[in-house]
Amino acid sequence: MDFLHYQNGQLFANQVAISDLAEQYGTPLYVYSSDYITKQFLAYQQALNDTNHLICYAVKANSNLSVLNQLANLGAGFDIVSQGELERVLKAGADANKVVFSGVAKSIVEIERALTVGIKCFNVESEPELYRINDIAKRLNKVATISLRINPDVDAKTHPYISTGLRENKFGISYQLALDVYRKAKSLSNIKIAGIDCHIGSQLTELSPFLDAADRIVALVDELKANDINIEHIDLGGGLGVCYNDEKTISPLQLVTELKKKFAKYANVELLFEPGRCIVANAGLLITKVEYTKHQDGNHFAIVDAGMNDLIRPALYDAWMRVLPVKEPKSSDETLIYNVVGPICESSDVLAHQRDLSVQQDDLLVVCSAGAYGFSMASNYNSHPRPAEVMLIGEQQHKVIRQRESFDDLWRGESL
Ligand SMILES: Cc1ncc(COP(=O)(O)O)c(C=O)c1O
Ligand SMILES: N[C@@H](CCCC[NH3+])C(=O)O
Repeated sequence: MDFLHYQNGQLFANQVAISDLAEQYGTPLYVYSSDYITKQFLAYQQALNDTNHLICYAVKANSNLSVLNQLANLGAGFDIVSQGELERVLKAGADANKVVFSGVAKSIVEIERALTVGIKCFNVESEPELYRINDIAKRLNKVATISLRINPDVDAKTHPYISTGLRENKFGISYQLALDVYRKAKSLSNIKIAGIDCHIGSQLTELSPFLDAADRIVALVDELKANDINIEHIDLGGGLGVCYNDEKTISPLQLVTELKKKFAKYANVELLFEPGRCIVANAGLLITKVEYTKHQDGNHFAIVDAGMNDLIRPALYDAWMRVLPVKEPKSSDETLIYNVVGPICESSDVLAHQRDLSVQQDDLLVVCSAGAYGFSMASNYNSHPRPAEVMLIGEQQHKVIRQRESFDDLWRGESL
């Protein structure tokens, strides 16, 4: 995270002291860098400059309205998976005709709304979904533009919980059935076939699964052509991994350059990408305060005020996320091996295992790379209000882009 650095013994994000943000807004607190988000988005966009393309940011990674608005202003399209995400992107100023709709369980109401606002494309994940979309489109006197999300049965070599392109995963239409389902789609009165789609998983750090999936898609596009089904766009999903620890990652430029080669023979076809994590993960951090330290039976705990309710990735996937002290460590500091744990009444509520730290009560810590699947997966478990979110703008400025929830927010809609 190149915008984080120590200066005069304190951690700064750009020229803003982390301790000042914590004091002003309280902890836990999410902080994002708008410059970083722009830089990552432009890295994709510039790599695709010479190609007919649309980058549909995956809203699930970070769905704050300000983040969506910033990306919409940069020309992004959006990949959504629910009506809630659709309403968010519209509220943030997105063009509906730059929105693609993924997800295995699209409801009637969601499909109606997406057709009414005129989204670019439904990424259809099953045959029954295709018929449902056709029926609703007929009733609304509309034509639904679709692509089929193909499950290419490729091992993404990532955590099993975030692998989506294997035949045993619930996502997409089996590669073997694809041609048949395309033929059926072609026969439907209110369906227009526009594209083909695949997304094989998240946090991919190797190029080969992307290339294997691309080869399978190319073979299918050729087969479709032979069957008089012409594809106008190819959506290659998201999934590009980021560096949390010391992973060797692929840059957007590398990925796009290699994939462009695979599809170069389809001169007029538009290429779509659905990146989420790589746009926002390393733009964000979570500030948390040590409430207590606890030393017993040979275990050392730094008990902090952020938990799995605020950031679930370590508990859910055993994900490793860097933890930095806000006070700059000195070589003379005595350290202990700590588990950094949250306030939640679950033993899995651990933000970081076995970290060499020197911490005291009331110290501040920062969890790095928390911009993706951080706040967007946060919950009110144990009735903790969700934290505020702050956006850093340039070197010195920042603004609150979401207030910390109040206790009234906690019981909104409930009655006695
Ligand atoms: C259909 C779809 N597109 C895009 C993404 C974004 O993935 P990532 O955040 O890994 O780029 C996901 C999440 O894995 C997804 O399920
Ligand atoms: N939420 C996951 C990624 C899931 C991607 C959604 N398909 C993570 O934090 O790594």
